[in-house]
Amino acid sequence: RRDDVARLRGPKSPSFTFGNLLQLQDADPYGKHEFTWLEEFGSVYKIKACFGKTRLVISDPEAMRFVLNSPDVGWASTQKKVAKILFGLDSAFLARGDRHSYLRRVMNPWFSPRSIREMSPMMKDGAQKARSQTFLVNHWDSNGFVGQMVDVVPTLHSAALDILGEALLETEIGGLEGKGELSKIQNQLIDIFSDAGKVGKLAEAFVPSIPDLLLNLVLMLPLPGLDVLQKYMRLTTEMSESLLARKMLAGEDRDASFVGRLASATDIRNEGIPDHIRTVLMAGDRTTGDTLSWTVYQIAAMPEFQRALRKEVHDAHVSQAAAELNTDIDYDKLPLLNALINEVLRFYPALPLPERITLADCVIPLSAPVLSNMGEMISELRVRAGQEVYLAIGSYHRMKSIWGDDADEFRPERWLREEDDNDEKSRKLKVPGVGGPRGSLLSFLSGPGVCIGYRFALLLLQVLVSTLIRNFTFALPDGGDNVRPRCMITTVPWIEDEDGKGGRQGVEVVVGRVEDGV
Ligand code: HEM
Repeated sequence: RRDDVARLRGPKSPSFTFGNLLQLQDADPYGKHEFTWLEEFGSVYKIKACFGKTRLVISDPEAMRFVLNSPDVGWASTQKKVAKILFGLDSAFLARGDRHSYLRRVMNPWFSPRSIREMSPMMKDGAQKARSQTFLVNHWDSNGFVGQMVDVVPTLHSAALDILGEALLETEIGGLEGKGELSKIQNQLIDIFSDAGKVGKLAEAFVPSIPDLLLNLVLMLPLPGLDVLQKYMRLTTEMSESLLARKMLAGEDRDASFVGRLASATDIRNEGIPDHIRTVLMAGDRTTGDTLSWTVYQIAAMPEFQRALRKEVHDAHVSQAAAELNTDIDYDKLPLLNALINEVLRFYPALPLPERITLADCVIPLSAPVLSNMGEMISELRVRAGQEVYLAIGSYHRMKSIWGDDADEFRPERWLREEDDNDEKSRKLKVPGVGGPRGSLLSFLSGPGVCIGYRFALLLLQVLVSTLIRNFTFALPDGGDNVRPRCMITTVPWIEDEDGKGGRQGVEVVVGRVEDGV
């Protein structure tokens, strides 16, 4: 059996210990090396991982489609072990085949278009309702954000998790107020995993060879960091149990709620329900919070677009009020808002480098041949079982053959049809890509493991961005743009310290008040 991986080209490895991993994952800004490799080697190439192992990096649309849909490709072993630790054995992330389809069937109705639409008032409450300081706009007002330069990331992260938690657990989470235990612990846990740096890369090389039994014993030790994990497991389990007990007592229509649906499914045990709560809470937290932060950053960076977007949202509310409709506006009908969100999803994909492994020998099709290291053209890729693969979503979103010569520019206008009809304004892309749930974008991936929460995330982004832009103005601080993307599992906005030695996640903007609606 021939293996074409050895014939592929790829960058030189700067270190035996880390291979190219630090260049790929820890580059500042994200993509510094990856996007150059895309230009140099094409949409399929190889890199070195820790201790000389070879990994594939693919952004070719056909190859992506194959990897995302083939039963011969699964989650890499380190990811699986981490998912087992964080979420639990029955998580949708770990399930395959029939079990995975079953879990999706149980959860899908809660994520259906109708069910998500009905969450719009709850999300609006989270953004605006004037009943207490828990809500984003009031929180910004009462904390004196107007007229100040503020790092908006912590409050945007909290608001996203508060809304997600309230939807899932029907309980006020209180993260924005700084009170919520769940929010505090989940944040600590995500920070530990996403900031693992070199230690994380080395752990990744060793974790697969640690037997599960030994790993479970280690996890029970009272070591620093592990106490956060243990607390998180305890807290989410207790929340699930008390919610179940509340539902039993109230005898409510179980199918209407997330936990109720899980509880009435014949093949899900009550003890397994926390696995699903943790999966959705973690999967939807920073992905949505970071996308929201990038959206506010880009609004601040584009003053003219900001004015046009504010007018679009304002006009939609005025028309809605004039029609005396007692419903929220139809956010899907706002072309500028959706163009902006699409472009943020393209330019800053929340999970830019998902990993996979081939479970059997396979032949990966390519939409365009790539040049081998011997100067021949390779038009399909024979790959052995056990080959680790990165799905380079960030690179795929920068391919000029798909997005045009301006792929490296942030330009929401690319999503708007040139002729401005009122029905459907999202532009058809020149070359159809892999075909995820949002045009040719792969931010939510596609195939059987496509993000189940994408409608929830999109509505949350639409509601929060519209509410913020109706109430506040945003500008980048004098001295300009100090924010850069970094890959810390998700694509985070990063502000470098002045001495260039450190930094932190954040988006600093000057917040103003919208006085006259536009
Ligand atoms: C902008 C926000 C979001 C982005 C970009 C995003 C992206 C993704 C991606 C790329 C995956 C696949 C990961 C992989 O298989 O390697 C995924 C899976 C998943 N997402 Fe999201 N997500 C977002 C928000 C949400 C929200 C709000 C929820 C829940 C309400 C959610 C729930 C899930 C779940 C449960 C899965 C696992 C699906 C499965 O394996 O069957 N996500 N998401």
